[in-house]
Amino acid sequence: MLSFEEATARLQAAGQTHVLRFWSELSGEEKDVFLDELSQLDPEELSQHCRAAAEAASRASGEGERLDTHMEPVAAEFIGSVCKSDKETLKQWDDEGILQIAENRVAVLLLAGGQGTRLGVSYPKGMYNVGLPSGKTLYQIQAERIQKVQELANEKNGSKCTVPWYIMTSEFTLEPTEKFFKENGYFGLDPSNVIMFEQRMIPAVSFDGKIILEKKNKIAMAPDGNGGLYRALVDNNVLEDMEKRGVQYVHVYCVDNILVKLADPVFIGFCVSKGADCGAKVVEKAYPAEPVGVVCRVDGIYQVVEYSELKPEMAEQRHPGGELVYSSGNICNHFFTRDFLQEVAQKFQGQLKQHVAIKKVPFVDEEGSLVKPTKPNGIKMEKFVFDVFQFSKKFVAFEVLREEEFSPLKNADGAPVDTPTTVRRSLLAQHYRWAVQAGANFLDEHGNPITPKLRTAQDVDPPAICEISPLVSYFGEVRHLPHKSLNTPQKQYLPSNTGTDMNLVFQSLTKQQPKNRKKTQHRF
Ligand SMILES: CC(=O)N[C@H]1[C@@H](OP(=O)(O)O)O[C@H](CO)[C@@H](O)[C@@H]1O
Repeated sequence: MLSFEEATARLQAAGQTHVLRFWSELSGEEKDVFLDELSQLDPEELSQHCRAAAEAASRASGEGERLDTHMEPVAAEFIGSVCKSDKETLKQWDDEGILQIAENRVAVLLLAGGQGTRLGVSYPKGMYNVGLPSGKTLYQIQAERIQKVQELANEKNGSKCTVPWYIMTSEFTLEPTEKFFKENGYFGLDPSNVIMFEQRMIPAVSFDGKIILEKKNKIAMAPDGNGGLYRALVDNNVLEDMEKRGVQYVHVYCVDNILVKLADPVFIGFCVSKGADCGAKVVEKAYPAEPVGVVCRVDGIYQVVEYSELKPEMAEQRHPGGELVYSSGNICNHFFTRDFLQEVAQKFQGQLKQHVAIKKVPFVDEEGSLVKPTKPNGIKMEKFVFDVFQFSKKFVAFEVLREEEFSPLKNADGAPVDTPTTVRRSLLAQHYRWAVQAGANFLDEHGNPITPKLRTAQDVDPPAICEISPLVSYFGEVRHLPHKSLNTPQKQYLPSNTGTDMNLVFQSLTKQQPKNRKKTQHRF
């Protein structure tokens, strides 16, 4: 740890000695905590960071103008698509993906360092229980999907495989996440295959380039954005771990999408068969102002333009037929080869663009009292995970169906979209569809059939509440077993047709339901 004199010298070099203004008021213990924090800041990097933040904030508004003339949509023919591909092609991709998984070449990597500010919780988003009948959290759902996809690959290829789960956390999320996983027995996964690591934190800076103090002995720090991944991979020797395990393909995703298909065999298979080193899943944007980035080309190079950086006039542009020009919405599901990650980590990581977020950052005033500002007072610099697309030699985009694969948890209930209620409904509607498509009949509390309705509006529950455990079905696939209690023959729904016990689901669903339930409800 640094001495006070060393810390002062470093801060002087970076022009930041103001952070020591309460030093004489601190207790011995508080001083140690502060020196420990200061020890982790490199003076050279610190002064660069503060200068860059202040400069970037004053430039921020110019970016939109540049995009006006340099941005173009990705032509539809260059986007792979689930709905535009025939069954045979989808099956080939699925088979390819399952094979790669079976051969232990696929890992998933979760970006879970965010603070969940919009959702308004103080704990990691993955621990959120969205109110499903099972009470499962996002982390549990994801863990169970990993188990299931491993099982599908095992059954199809007759070997025992592992999909390692790398979880990038931050100072805010590491401890609670670790504790939660331990308390829950890693949700049935082998702890040695769940690898948590931490991304860096960087100081928040005022508009005049000064570090903000959050306490008399604490700098206001924030994670360096989900693009902090590339530095964290190096800091924590993650790529070496992947190499040791023989991982070649990595599916990177954000924690908040309840419908995320972990290690999606179809997406993996698509990317592998196209020889891609980098890929992104997209959905058609729902409306111009939807807060999703758009996959497009800028100066001929593939990239995502983030919603916060896209001017409304651009977002609102439409083709003569009415479709949005910039319609490829990024759902934060990326495919990378390990070689590509290695190259980015070694050569390009330092070149990643710094994005500026102007935020309300709580600070201590001259008297040392905490102030919660009512208007933005600080700059947080973030890197974005998708900013590496420009370094790719073969980039592919893959369009999937929103209702099957994208429903993110961003806001607290009460907001119109992306809330616990909307994501719960998306999942339950999906499971209801899976069951109906596989031949299930639902009965109401009087034993009368409920008329099947495969499309429901976002603001209503599906006709029957039915939650299917990921341990039963990964993506609606069913096992071909004859079962007497079914009125219609079972159908194969998607290419992955290896075993599940979905017929057990139907059996319970068609039983008489308790009288006091308004709708058929069953948990698995
Ligand atoms: C930097 C980054 O990855 N931004 C992503 C990410 O946005 P957040 O607002 O950070 O959650 O998830 C969105 C999808 O939910 C995606 O559209 C967007 O581009």
